[in-house]
Amino acid sequence: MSAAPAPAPAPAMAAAHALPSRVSQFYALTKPRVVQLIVFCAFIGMVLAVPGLPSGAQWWQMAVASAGIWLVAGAAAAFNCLVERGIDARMKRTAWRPTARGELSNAQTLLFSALLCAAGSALLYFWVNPLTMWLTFATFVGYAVIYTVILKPLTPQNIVIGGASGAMPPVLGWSAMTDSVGPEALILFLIIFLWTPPHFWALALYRVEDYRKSGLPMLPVTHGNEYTRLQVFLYTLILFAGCLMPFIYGMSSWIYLAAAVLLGAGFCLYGFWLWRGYSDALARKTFRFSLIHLSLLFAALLVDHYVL
Ligand code: HEM
Ligand SMILES: CC(C)=CCC/C(C)=C/CC/C(C)=C/COP(=O)(O)OP(=O)(O)O
Repeated sequence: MSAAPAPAPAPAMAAAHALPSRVSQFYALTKPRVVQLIVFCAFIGMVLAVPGLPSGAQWWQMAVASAGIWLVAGAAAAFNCLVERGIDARMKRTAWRPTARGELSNAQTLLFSALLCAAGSALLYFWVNPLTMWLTFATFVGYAVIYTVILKPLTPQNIVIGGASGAMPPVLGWSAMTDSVGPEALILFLIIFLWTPPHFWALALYRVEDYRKSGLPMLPVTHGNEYTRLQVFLYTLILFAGCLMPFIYGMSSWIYLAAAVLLGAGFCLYGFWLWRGYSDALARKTFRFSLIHLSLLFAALLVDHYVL
């Protein structure tokens, strides 16, 4: 006996089921995990900009600034998904994205990105300060246009130069609380700027076939596996030195220093092992360690600020 075909859902029920999946499709465009770490780094910039414990009003300002930066960063990520929908469709890692699968139209994605960007910018302009809004908007343009549209298809140094927009969050956080950009914020910028190449190239090494198919001139495709491994190792060494800057400048004390030395040594070791002998598994571990490194380093800045 053949089973009767399932009855078609009533239009209202179908719409109710479609809603959560639509929401999660839009949410996925914002690259949530990346943006979480971005907002965390911005938040640490805010914390360090305020001597001692923040007042009630300052906590409120931090919450609004974090929401504004989160929205604009999400908008930048969605815009990147729109521009790169063709490239994403060719790579295993990104082929699932709703833009690559054609589940969201260009107009829907553009509107979503514009709405997030406008909402975040308004929060920053009216409830934080115009300087933070303009710096965040410049970061949006830096990532969504300069990196995604111009640099990425142009040069294997794309992520080094484009990394400047990824490094902006602590500067945005600092300016949200002080209406200025201090040297301390620039030191934190430098740390993320130096962290980006080993973070990305570790991933690009084990995703090299994806990038070959994409047609993008990423370093392991243009200069090969061995050269990229050397670059990863050298950047972990420079990063180690860069991470000492908050201590040398006097903005953090020994708790941060201990964390920076331990995490930096760990990242240099991964860089060294990867340089001496390659495996996809080791490259993947190095990439994962890059995320632990940055998260714990910024957490150490927070602990150091409040404990000492
Ligand atoms: C130009 C700069 C950057 C490039 C090219 C880059 C590239 C990437 C890529 C391709 C992935 C995807 C890994 C995967 O799908 O398996 C990734 C993951 C990630 N990146 Fe970056 N990244 C950059 C900057 C940053 C910055 C500034 C942060 C945070 C401060 C960050 C945080 C993360 C996190 C948290 C993940 C893991 C996402 C997940 O597990 O879903 N990245 N990055
Ligand atoms: C306003 C503000 C703070 C903006 C931050 C900009 C931003 C989202 C920076 C993060 C960098 C990032 C997601 C790189 C992913 O590389 P990719 O785009 O090459 O990776 P993909 O291949 O996964 O698309």
